[in-house]
Amino acid sequence: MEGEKVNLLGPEEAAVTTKPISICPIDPSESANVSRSFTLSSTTSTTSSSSSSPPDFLRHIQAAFKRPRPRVTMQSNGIMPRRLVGPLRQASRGSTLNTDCTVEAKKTQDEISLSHRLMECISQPKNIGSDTVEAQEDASMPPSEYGSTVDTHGENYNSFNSLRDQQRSFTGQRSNITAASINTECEHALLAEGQKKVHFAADNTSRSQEMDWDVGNQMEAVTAASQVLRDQNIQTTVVDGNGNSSLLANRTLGVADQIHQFRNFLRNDLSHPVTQASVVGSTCTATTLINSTSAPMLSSTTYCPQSHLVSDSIESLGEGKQKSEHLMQSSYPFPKNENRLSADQTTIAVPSSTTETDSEVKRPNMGVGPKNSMLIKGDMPKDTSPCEDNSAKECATDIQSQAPLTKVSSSNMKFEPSKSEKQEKSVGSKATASSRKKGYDPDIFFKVNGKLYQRLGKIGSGGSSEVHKVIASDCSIYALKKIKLKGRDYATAYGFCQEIEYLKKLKGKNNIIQLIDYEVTDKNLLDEVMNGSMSNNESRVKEDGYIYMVLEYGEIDLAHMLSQKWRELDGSDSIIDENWLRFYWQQILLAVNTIHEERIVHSDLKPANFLLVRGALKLIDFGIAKAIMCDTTNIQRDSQVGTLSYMSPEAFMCNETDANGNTIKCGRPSDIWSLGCILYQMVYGRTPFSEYKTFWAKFKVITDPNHAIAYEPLSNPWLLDLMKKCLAWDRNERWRIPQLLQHPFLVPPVPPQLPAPLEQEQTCTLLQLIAKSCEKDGKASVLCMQLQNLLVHPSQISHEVLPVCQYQKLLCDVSALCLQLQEQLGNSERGSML
Ligand SMILES: Nc1ncnc2c1ncn2[C@@H]1O[C@H](COP(=O)(O)OP(=O)(O)OP(=O)(O)O)[C@@H](O)[C@H]1O
Repeated sequence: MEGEKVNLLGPEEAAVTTKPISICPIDPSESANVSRSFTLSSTTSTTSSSSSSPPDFLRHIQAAFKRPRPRVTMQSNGIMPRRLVGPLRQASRGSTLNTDCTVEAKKTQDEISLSHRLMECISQPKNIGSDTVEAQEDASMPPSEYGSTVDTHGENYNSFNSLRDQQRSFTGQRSNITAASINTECEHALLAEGQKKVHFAADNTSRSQEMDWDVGNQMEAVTAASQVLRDQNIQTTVVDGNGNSSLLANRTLGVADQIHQFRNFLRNDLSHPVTQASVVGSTCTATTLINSTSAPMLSSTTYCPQSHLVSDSIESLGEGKQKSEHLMQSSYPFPKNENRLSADQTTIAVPSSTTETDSEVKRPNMGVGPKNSMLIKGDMPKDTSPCEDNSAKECATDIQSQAPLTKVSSSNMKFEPSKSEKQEKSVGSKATASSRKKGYDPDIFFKVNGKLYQRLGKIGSGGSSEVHKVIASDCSIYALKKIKLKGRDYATAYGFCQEIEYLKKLKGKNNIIQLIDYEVTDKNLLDEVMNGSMSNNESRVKEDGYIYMVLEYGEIDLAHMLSQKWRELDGSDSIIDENWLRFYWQQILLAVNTIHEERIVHSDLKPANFLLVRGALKLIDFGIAKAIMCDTTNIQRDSQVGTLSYMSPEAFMCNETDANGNTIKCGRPSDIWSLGCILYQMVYGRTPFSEYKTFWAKFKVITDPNHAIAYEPLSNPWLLDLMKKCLAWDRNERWRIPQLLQHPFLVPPVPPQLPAPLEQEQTCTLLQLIAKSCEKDGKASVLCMQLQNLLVHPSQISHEVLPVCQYQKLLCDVSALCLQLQEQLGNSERGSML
């Protein structure tokens, strides 16, 4: 119930909101009644998981670019990678593949060098030609302090699952192949494609001599590599003609498609290097074969630059999903304290004002670091904290795996495709058809305004959207928010477009998530939003339209940062670090100030809506934001919206009348209340009304002006005061952001500086002048003399001559004298002016 997002409707709307609950009216023009709907079930945030099944061959192309990595234990076990290829002719005999594969043949130096170069160009575009990369791959690299680790074993398992099925038809032929006989990743990829290693190796050998890889040549090289693989596939059809030809023919067709897509992806938008993530991800796929078929005891340390890319691309492989999810469930690093977590993750819709609703708990957003780690771990360490900062891109990985992940015994091997394989193939062929039609595989790529973005994994689902992590052709990582329009009423769709409008308005504001690109496939709808007209608001969108928003990618949200922070403190007496608090509180204030200055009220401020992007917090989710009209300070709402635990009293009572008969409205102070709740949560680890579990309990207590919020004592009284300034029940008493930015908690008062004391010499001169000016007064002269002594030789002052109290008296007399003189000077000056 903590973080439930509600959207309360009037009874008439509520009555029709049984399954899809029509809620959250939005009135962009302040005149039309617009309502947004979403289903209750859709409010449940799904945990991120990879759902795509990218074409196998794409992975293999990518795998082909992996460069070999040092494998310490493997070497010690004598399973040292050896570069083995069979001659082209041997390979083409098909049935003698076993022999081919186990016969050690020398791969030419050119081929090896090509593999290396391909890998370097792809996985280390910025380091091409640099030896430092090799140095980084040293097995002795320490694990990253961020704990973002890459376990190729874990990912291998996932990848292997996907590859195993493909190989079933061929495993009989290659049962003698051992890890020792497989080395270069190109070969692994080929094995995965079904005994194509030898062809490729031979082919590659000749090609590699022609293809001299250089930095500016990546695109061509990738294309050439695709060609190599394509050629090799065609040959495979011939090779495996006895018994497997049709399957392979099919596969070859699919492969041709996938090559086409891959090339398109590269050509379409690029003249850029191929995606780093893809390649590194596939690297791991290739490695799987070593681990799983030969089942060595593997213990190696892999240095992995840009680990988040790596892990996400692995995720994008999509397969082995079940295993990944299992890992996520078993080792998800967020705290057990649901109270804390749920405050931001729970979303509910309250369909009517008469019943209490159950809350649906959103699973934590796993699109950020933690998921990455988990997906690729074979043996999860306890600390799986994500790389929160881009500076942590380079993470070292300590891989420990003590058991073979999967063994494919020859008894399990089948030559005939199973029923499920047939089904997969039929689904696959549909996908292929769709891919052909579109020119790209929609399961892998999103196309926004003609640009392709490769999906790396699902970050999460909002009330109305799904958000994916994607990589663009220039290797930039983005979040892609996809909103399905079909079946929604136009008013709701209009509301979605409004978020785009706000984000466009906030372009260039560095504390707001930036909209990189967007596309509304229903052009009419977009036109209407742009023109501010809405003719269609009663009807529903029939066409298969989508809204795509390409956004800056946020590594982690504040809700998860808080969870982690509190997890660290669990069981210890320490309290949350005040400087940490100041740092992020100030960023929160600045972000909200930005929108308030733009006359936008967010209305759904909560920790989950602040994302960390390159170390700075940015505000997201303007789904229910509203613009303040020029002639007012409030926004117009037809219903209560927000997330329960952060909703202000006036948000609960929106549009009701207060004691004076005025309609209760929401404005910027409503956001300030939400900020107060966030600050409270940052300080105490729970929201102010967390003990009130049901909607009505919350409603009652929050709307009660006499309810006193409980504040546990704090060592810093300013912090307490700050919370109170935000959580004042009367919205007019709440401080505004400019004031909050100057609050003593953020800007501690500095003790007033005394004027710098006069130099000793100056003081003496002054005293002499005073003595001179009152030479007729002997007492005053003596006094000045004594003071001068006191100043110059304090140690020589004899307390016997004058007791301390006398000196003090003297000083008082002197100051009185000074005042007199000051006055006289003033008078004489005025006189002279007259
Ligand atoms: N730019 C981004 N980078 C990383 N993750 C993001 C980004 N935008 C959104 N997300 C994640 O996706 C989830 C859903 O996004 P968002 O809140 O924008 O969708 P929504 O449909 O408006 O959700 P809701 O209505 O439940 O708030 C968020 O919880 C957030 O974790």
